[in-house]
Amino acid sequence: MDVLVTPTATLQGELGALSSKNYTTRYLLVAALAEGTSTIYYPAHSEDSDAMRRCIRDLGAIVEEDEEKIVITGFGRHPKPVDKLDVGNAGAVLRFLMAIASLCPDVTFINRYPDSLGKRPHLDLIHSLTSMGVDISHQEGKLPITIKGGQPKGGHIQVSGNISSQFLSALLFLTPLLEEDSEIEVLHDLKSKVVVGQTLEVLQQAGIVIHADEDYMRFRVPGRQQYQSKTYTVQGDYPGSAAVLAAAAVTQSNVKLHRLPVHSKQGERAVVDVLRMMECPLTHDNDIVHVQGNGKLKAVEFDGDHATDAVLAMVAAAVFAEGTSRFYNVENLRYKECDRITDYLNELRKAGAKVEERQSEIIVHGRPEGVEGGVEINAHYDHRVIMALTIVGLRAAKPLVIKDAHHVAKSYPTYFDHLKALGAKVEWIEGV
Ligand SMILES: O=C(O)C1=C[C@@H](OP(=O)(O)O)[C@@H](O)[C@H](O)C1
Ligand SMILES: C=C(OP(=O)(O)O)C(=O)O
Repeated sequence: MDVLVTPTATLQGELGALSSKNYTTRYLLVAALAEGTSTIYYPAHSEDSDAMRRCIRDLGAIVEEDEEKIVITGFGRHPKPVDKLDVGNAGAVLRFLMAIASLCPDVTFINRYPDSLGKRPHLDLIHSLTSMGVDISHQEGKLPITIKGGQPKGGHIQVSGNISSQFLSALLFLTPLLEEDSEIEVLHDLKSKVVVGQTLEVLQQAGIVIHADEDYMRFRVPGRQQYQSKTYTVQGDYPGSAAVLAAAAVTQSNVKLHRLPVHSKQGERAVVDVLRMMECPLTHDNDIVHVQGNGKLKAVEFDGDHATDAVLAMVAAAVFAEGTSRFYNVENLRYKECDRITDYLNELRKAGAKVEERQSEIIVHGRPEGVEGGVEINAHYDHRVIMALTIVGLRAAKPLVIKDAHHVAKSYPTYFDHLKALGAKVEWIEGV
């Protein structure tokens, strides 16, 4: 399905933010790793969170749900032997479960998105798990991946952190269950470091003890721990909300988004500070972000690694800012659902934006007068590209068609409903 985005001058209204994808995947996992029954209130409903739910069920968790909660009885350290797991297009779900699958005899992760997740690299995690005695076959570090586990060994474990933090998070979920104590050493750099804070927060809530160095480059993990069953409440999702807030920033708007805690560990919370630096009129109190946009923005320089999943939305806002913006330290955007530097900037250019790429930087020469639009956008299977190009379409001279916009459902199935509720002219149309 495609979406037609027609230029829209004004956005107005109040919405509850969608629930956090990253907390939902983590709570589902720790609930499955506990032996008792846990409850998760307000879980996200998206393709990625559905993927985690489907896989933990396949691995033996009992999952029951109603409108507001999911109740899970976990399998503890004994997942059910299963031949195949289908993680859809979800990177975090794949990496976390690759680690947990090393407790299973023989599992294959299938390759349902050869042009998206199928192109993403997992070799760093494969190396770590192999060093722990797990037998893994793979296609040069890519899907399909078969894991023959059993009894992975703890001890000294090294993992590279310069492609994705998800490899480290995966090991942090697995190692507390091992017989031996572990010491995890992060090699090179650690990208998306803030997300590891969310992993540690959830592990602590699940009763797991981990001793982390302040810079997250070394961890001591006692073995033989048990995940406790608990009740969790999922907070609002900053990465998805960043797109709605950026849409409000580039239009004349009066938009309130609820359920966004001021003191969240989500790095993408920084979107509020970045929009403020761009001189967008907004307030953030009592978990509500209130944007009263006038469409006027100033250029900004920002270390995008602090807010990885909000960079594309911030770049879309910068397309209309006065001056040249620079989002640096973002090389790992190249290893996401698509190459979020080259592929994304190509689509922005088609729409009329003036952008330049460096290996680890996005440079935007703002066009406060607006862009031409009137073109078809390739979504590259990427929900964040779809959300960001929609923002650009709102301020284009002519409508944009976003091809295969249904991939927005990876994290935010109700994105277009939410924008429509605020008055945006966005319509689903049949693809040709
Ligand atoms: O741990 C997680 O849940 C995630 C970590 C980040 O990935 P990287 O560490 O690969 O940047 C983020 O972009 C992704 O959406 C979710
Ligand atoms: C990159 C993302 O997710 P994942 O790595 O889990 O596929 C994302 O949500 O933008």
